[in-house]
Amino acid sequence: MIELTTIIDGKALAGEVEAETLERAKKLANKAIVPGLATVLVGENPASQMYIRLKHSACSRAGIRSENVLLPESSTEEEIIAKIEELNLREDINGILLQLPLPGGLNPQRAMMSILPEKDVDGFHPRNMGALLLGAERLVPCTPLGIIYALERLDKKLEGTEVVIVGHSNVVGKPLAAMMLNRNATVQVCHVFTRDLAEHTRDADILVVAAGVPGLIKKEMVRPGAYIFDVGINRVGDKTVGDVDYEEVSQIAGAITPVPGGVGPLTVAMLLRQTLNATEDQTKDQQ
Ligand SMILES: Nc1nc(=O)c2c([nH]1)NC[C@@H]1CN(c3ccc(C(=O)N[C@@H](CCC(=O)O)C(=O)O)cc3)C=[N+]21
Repeated sequence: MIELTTIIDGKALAGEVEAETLERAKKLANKAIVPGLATVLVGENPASQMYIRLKHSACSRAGIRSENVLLPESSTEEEIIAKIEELNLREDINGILLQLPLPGGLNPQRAMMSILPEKDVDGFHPRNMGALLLGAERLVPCTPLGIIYALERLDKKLEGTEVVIVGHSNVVGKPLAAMMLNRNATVQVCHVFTRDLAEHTRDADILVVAAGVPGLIKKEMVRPGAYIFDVGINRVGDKTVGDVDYEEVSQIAGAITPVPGGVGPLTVAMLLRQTLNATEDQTKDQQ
């Protein structure tokens, strides 16, 4: 029997989420409410500039008014926080996103904590992270949410499955591990200090790779039929590749996300969704 590999089309799924978000925004428009997202970009990192552009064009397709606040590279933590506090007070701003990474040496922790938890559409505030860990998910990080969303759309059950996550970052690995535990998966989290990576990855029914190492995951490291989510975005020459050797691994995977066109667009789509969630919550009394 020939088992076919499902290519998880993140772009197509994102298109559907955009349409859904636009519908929700139209409903709010009847009450004269327009969802508003503010992004804060510090400095001139070209990759960050590109991601910010992607987010704003998605907003414009999905009925969300968005603006970018550009702060100079030389900004202090206090200056960033002062700007965020201004945005916290504005009624026309329902979501605030501080683009990471911050330039040289600036610690994002305090700035992220200054975002009102109900406007924290990235889900990075300790209050939202704490709620997530306690199994009471509110606003959650967008990349993990995009992965959960895709699995739901594929009708992949999570309860009792073996999930292996490669990478233990605050933005992907750690929150995704908590979200998978909340859905009763068995979770292993691997990282640079893991002794034998392949020994773990071969267990995975669902393998999520967010390591930033091109071609890290080879065919021999993957269980046939596994669902593979490649979070990596690496520039190799003039090409963008993930952390998974796509050529090899797509031959045996049950499903796999391409790079580009996989997890990236899903991440942006979840930002739209969460901005709508935040807006609806904040305007409950007006509805
Ligand atoms: N506060 C904060 N929130 C974030 O959500 C956040 C962040 N900071 N910092 C950087 C990462 C990265 N990120 C991506 C979003 C979309 C694509 C995306 O749509 N990429 C396209 C194009 C890829 C390409 O060609 O470079 C794709 O994968 O198809 C990628 C990466 C959000 N991030």
